[in-house]
Amino acid sequence: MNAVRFEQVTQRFGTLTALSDLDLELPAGQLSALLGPNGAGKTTAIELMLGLSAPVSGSVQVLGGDPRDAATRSHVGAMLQDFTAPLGLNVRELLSLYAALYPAPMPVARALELSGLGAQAAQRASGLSGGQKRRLSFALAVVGRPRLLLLDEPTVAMDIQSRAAFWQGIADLRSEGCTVLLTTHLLEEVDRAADRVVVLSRGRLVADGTPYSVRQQVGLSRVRFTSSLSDAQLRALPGAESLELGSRQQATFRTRQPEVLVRAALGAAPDLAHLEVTQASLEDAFLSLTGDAAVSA
Ligand SMILES: Nc1ncnc2c1ncn2[C@@H]1O[C@H](COP(=O)(O)OP(=O)(O)OP(=O)(O)O)[C@@H](O)[C@H]1O
Repeated sequence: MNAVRFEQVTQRFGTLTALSDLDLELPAGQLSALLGPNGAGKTTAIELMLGLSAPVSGSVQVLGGDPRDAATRSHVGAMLQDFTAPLGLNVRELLSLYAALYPAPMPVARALELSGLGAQAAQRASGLSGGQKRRLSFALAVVGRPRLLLLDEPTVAMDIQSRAAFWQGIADLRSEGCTVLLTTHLLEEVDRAADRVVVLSRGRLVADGTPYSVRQQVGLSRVRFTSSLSDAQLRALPGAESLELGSRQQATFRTRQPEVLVRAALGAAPDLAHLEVTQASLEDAFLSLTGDAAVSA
């Protein structure tokens, strides 16, 4: 079963087309990452899934129903970018209040544990630090025991410990069958944790698959070596799509023709050393897909 289904969805704000004929299916039980540069349409897609807006054309289904129906919404949890903790209530009180809105919530203690906020349970929500507020927003998103969890840039402002606690919480929820969709600009986390990557650019789908298959689809390799070649000589090597110059004469290329580049580099630089050829990272693939790759120093 699909947890989310978009068919030919278009969304506009005035003359701006934020999503254009988007077809998207997110199978239940998976952790999917919705990626794209600023303004690609990620938040717009999440708002449609939450029933906060309706598309100009096309249809959006969530958990087999209309996202605007209360019955559907009671099974969806969300952590959005703008969260303001209400004044007055402490963390436990706020979670209890939210839990009461759902038909089958989890115990508040469990939400505190999943979000790593146990030590702050009696603290006023409005007095939490930025990272703790993100954790609280996560706890509020999960306390209703959602079948679908939508997280818009959940790890922004989280420190390393908070992030580790967050990913552990996600793993626990997934083992209980929760479907998760998140947006993030931290692609290393996605590469590690996501079953599925959906890349949007200017409101259109440009890639969809496992992190590995998206990297394969782009077909970029990363070639790195040290040598005494000058900047100009490095830039003149054939097949390079981008070049980064590091310290100690280290050059890192992205290329679709690693053999061509390496052969030319070996011919030009007898002192070439520390040669590494690897599949490019998800971030490299993302930059290539969204048109931001450039030969840069
Ligand atoms: N309520 C709105 N009114 C007018 N334009 C909007 C509105 N919401 C979004 N947009 C525009 O729609 C486009 C898509 O925005 P959206 O917030 O979905 O992007 P995003 O991928 O989430 O970006 P970011 O990574 O910056 O959060 C942008 O050009 C944005 O300016």
